Amino acid sequence: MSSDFSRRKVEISLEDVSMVFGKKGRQETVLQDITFDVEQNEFVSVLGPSGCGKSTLLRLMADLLQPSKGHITIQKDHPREVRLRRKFGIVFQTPTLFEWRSVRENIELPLEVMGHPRHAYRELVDHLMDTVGLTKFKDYYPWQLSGGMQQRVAIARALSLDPPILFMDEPFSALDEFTKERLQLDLLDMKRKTNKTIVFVTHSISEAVFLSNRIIVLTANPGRVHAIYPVPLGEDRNLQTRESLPFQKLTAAIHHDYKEESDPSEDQLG
Ligand SMILES: Nc1ncnc2c1ncn2[C@@H]1O[C@H](COP(=O)(O)OP(=O)(O)OP(=O)(O)O)[C@@H](O)[C@H]1O
Repeated sequence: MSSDFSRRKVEISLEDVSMVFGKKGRQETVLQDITFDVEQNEFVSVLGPSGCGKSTLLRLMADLLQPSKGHITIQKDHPREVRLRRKFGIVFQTPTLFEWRSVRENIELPLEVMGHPRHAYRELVDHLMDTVGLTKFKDYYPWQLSGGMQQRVAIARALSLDPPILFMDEPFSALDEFTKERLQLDLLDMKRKTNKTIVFVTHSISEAVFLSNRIIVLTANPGRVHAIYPVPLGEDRNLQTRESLPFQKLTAAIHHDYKEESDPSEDQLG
């Protein structure tokens, strides 16, 4: 990551964002006064314990919820405008695939909805299936795929309109360690090749450190920004990165820092 932040462009900006759920008398402030920016081409993780409001924060950015207070802009516009221009894709924890559509047909869906003729995106979809390693399974249906393969379909679908921004909500948390590691490496590779801006929600410290350029740590009840950590790992990361001193030092520092706030167990904050 360049150290010259002055030349970098702000892609997403949150200013004093709060979120209150419920009706009068039974209100719950889930997020309070959240302020941070995400730079263009940056990989930012939002890390925090279960229930601290990570998904809510991502939903606010993606215009699936409206903040009770504060402002969010993406590319200087309201998230609604950006959503309508299809400038971001979303990947959820559980891949929401259409059971009656094959792998290819699931990935094609956003292109179909946008009214593009099928022949115009055949090659693109071939390329996306290749990118996520599913070419051999293009005619399979979701129920014939493993959880990791289903998540690959969801990622390819989110990439189909080539959005510059990707919002990912704990996309690998339901997967086994081997599949998770593979998909984390693939995600970094895709990020390097496409220069996307990625906001990634997780409750795993090591996952956040391995993937991110910066980590926003939230505390719970209500969710507030506790700390923001730059990740000094450079862009080229591989399986050995986890054994490096900078990786281990930062993982330990976040863990230690967080432990003073709450009392999380092991690596997981949740
Ligand atoms: N639509 C809603 N209406 C009312 N309360 C909600 C709504 N969505 C979320 N909440 C509440 O907001 C709080 C934060 O939920 P959220 O899912 O954002 O947390 P999280 O940090 O992503 O948790 P996890 O890591 O377990 O997924 C929870 O107490 C939840 O019950």
